[in-house]
Amino acid sequence: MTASSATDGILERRNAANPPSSVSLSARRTATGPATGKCPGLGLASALLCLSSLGWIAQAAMLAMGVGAISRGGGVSDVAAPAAVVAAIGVLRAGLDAAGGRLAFRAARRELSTRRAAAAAALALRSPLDSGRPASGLAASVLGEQAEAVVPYLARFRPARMKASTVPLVMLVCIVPISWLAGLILVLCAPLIPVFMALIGWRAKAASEEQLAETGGINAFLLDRLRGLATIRALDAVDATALRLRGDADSLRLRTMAVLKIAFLSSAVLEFFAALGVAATAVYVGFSLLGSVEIGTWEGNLTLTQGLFILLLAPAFFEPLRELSAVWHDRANGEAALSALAELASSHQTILGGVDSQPFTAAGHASVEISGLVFRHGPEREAVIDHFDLSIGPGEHVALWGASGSGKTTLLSLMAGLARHDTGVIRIGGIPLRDDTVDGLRRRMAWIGQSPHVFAASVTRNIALGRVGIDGEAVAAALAGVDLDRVFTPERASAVGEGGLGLSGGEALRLALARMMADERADIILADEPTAHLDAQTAAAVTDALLALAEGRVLIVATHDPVLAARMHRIVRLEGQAPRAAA
Ligand SMILES: Nc1ncnc2c1ncn2[C@@H]1O[C@H](COP(=O)(O)OP(=O)(O)OP(=O)(O)O)[C@@H](O)[C@H]1O
Repeated sequence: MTASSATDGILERRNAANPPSSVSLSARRTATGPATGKCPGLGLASALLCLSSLGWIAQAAMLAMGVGAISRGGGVSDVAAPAAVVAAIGVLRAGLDAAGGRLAFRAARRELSTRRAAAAAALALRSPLDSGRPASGLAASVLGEQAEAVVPYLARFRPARMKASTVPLVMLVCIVPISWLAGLILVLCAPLIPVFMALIGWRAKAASEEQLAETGGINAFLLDRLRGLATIRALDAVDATALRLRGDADSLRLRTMAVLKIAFLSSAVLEFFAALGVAATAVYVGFSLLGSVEIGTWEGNLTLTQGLFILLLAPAFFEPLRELSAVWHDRANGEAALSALAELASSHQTILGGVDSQPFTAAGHASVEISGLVFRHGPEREAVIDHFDLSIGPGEHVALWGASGSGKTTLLSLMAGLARHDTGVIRIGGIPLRDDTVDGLRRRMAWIGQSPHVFAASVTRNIALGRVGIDGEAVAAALAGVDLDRVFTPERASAVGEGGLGLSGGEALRLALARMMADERADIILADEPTAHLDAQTAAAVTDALLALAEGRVLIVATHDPVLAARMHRIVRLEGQAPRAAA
């Protein structure tokens, strides 16, 4: 478990005025659903877009009837009605297209937001003790960047797939009663497109995966080298690094060109077969109208109206297939993004909480009582905490003492509800720590780890953490309380970098203490080795600040520091080894 993640977990949860329990639950429900599940609203959008494409059949029929009437010597009155219908259907189709596209986009964005919220909520519920937690960089990349691929997949690919599976069929149903041969030509040409597209698609998928891997590799390389810029300069490896970067960039360029080549090839294949199908239909219709071909119809030769109708429908027959091919690459990306989101959202080892329960505020004396506590990291693992009992009264300061690996951090995490114990009961202020009580109980807890996370923002924001009611005055008082007011003068107030850049280890720890101090509700302080890795003088300063802060509150410290342990009221041994200073 990392102290910083635990800190984030507790502090973020304490920020929430109303815990988003229902969001978390629905999130988890979506999480376990299939990666390519239903998307409400998309069916209607796809149906509207299909209807718009089918409108062309009616328009083609009207156009063919109009031209047929002219060829038979009809007047303006014979043409006016079909022309009006063509115009009306055109307007209707434009409306359907606009409405369908809009609905599809909205449905896709809504679905993406739901799945993102699901994944984020499930991530927030994952225990810091879960060693299978995804790396934060990966989670951020999936949630922020990769997830965007869901929108084109749902908004473009799904409607295109529905169109491709319905519109050509309906057109065939309209053409075959007029000419079975024209229908046959279209039927023979149409499958060639998906077959060749699939063949090319396999190669394209492999090429784009290689390209993605190369892009990922170059990103990681760049990030790594940027972090180690000083080392690179110190080792005089600037030229070698630049050469390697150039080599990687060249390789990426070649792979990108390979993907582009395949993309061009696939569109050429598609256009070729579509053109072939239309041309073959046109040749047949032409010869049939000339009377040179007398087969292919159910009765007699084709009339001009019939021939024109078939000719107008032929390109539209291939249109949905072309559209589908154009958005084919959205499918792989979209499905990969949905799977990645579903994986993030799938339930693993979780913290307590996230259930629909009445929010409550814990009151009364702060105390911690543990009885018969058992915890193991997995069903097959040995118990880390085995039938453990502990009772800590109001205002008591306790050191958890034990060899490395004896379970001190685990025990603190269990007290904060950051992992689910197997059996036993933990009572905070007499209230059992459960899913429905943990949110209220956590509000009275504060956590400090060995390396608290300090983010790139002003000191004020780093201390207030967005919590309601913590203003500049409270922050200033907290800074003075931990003796940091001399470090953060007004000129340095915004000088904190990511990961505490610009702060010493001791200053970062005192900043974490100031976070606690700023929130007076916290009357149970859980500290995980707060003086680890500090020199004696800094450790003493942190200890003094911690003890001053813990005055009148419950303080539980996991520590290897005999000086800190000696200043506690009591030492609880997780393994029988007394600290020298306390013995
Ligand atoms: N996420 C995890 N998955 C599996 N085992 C774990 C995990 N975290 C800790 N452990 C194991 O649980 C045991 C207790 O670990 P814990 O971190 O609580 O010990 P600790 O007493 O705090 O150690 P230290 O003093 O070194 O910080 C160790 O044997 C450790 O290997």
